[in-house]
Amino acid sequence: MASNMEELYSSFPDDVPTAPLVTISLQKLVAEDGKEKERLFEASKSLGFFYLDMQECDHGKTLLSGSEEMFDLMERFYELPVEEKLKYDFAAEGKYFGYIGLGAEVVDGKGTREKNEKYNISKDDILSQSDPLPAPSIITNNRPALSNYIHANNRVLTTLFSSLAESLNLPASTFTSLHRLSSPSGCHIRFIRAPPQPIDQRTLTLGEHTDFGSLTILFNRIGGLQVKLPNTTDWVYVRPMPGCAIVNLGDAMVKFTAGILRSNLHRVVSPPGSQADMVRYSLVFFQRPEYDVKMRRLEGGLVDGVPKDDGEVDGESTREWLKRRHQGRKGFTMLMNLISRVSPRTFASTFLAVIESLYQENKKQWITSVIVKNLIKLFLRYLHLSRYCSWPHH
Ligand SMILES: O=C(O)CCC(=O)C(=O)O
Ligand SMILES: [Fe+2]
Repeated sequence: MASNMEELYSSFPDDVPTAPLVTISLQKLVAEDGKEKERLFEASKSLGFFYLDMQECDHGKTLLSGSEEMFDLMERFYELPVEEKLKYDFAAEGKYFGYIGLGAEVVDGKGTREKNEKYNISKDDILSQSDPLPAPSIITNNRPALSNYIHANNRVLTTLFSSLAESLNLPASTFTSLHRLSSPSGCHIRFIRAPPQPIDQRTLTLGEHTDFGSLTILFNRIGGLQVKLPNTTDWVYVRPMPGCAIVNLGDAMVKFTAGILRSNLHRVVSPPGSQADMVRYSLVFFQRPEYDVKMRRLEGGLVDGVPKDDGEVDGESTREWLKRRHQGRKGFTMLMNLISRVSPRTFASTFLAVIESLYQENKKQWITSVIVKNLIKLFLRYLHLSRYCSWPHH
């Protein structure tokens, strides 16, 4: 490891509370070590976050060196002028992939802006399984490296999925068969860059959320990521560890296992201690189920032992689920944009004026039925969602 990278890791302060993530050895999982598989299962049920030690394992070493290559690429991408990067912002066309500028999304109910830039690179695009989105030459020239990185993640994910399936007494291929590289899906690489903030604004960078997908493989070099410890109100830092990825489970795994596995709340704040003066880069690979996979509990194994409850719906496809989740987030941001532009008084009086004019147009019955219908819908959705996961999601 380059010495400046070692310095980065060791600049994480010793006096901040950190999360007790266990370290799982990829090498031991590959060697079918039963005890290690059990540790992975336990970590996936209890916190839903763990370190994955990549050393001493060929697939791990390939992913590690790939992540270093991606960090270099990410830094070069972010050096592009903002006007250039904005050419690849396709949010207005309703696209999820591409560039998202500083402050484009909100982090909380007060309308505070995100303090990072993001760039989402689709797996299907890089593997030439969908129409390519326009991208800067720094990205198009590096499509082979991006493709290698996707494959490297996939190999490691296969090991994790097989081990988890076996621990659930399901056939080893249960999860891998829902995540085939060759099938269309929302899997993507994300580059994140957060510049240092002035002292009085060192708060949230990325709002609290659980991930939508199945498994997330994250590489951090400096701190900032925090997890909320289960059954507490405590947010604690995840200390980046050299040679390790940070892995977390997303909501899809909770759905598939009827709540046996856990997707935990997390967020990003300014890096701790002296790291607060540094630019923070973060590299993420989001593994999501194939678009046609139904978001519902699997049949068999330990999942069958979880009592079914009446609120459980048959399951929408992953494509619909992702659309709903992304729209929910976009709607939240739009509402916050609107509210933050006008005073609460103006907002309330405009809202009342609209209702009043509709009443005057004899739309009384219509309004009442819409309000009642939506309240029932919201309530049912709340009952259903709150069992599995928290909100908002990413
Ligand atoms: O930057 C990080 O460490 C975490 C990012 C994250 O949670 C996300 O993009 O969903
Ligand atoms: Fe996340």
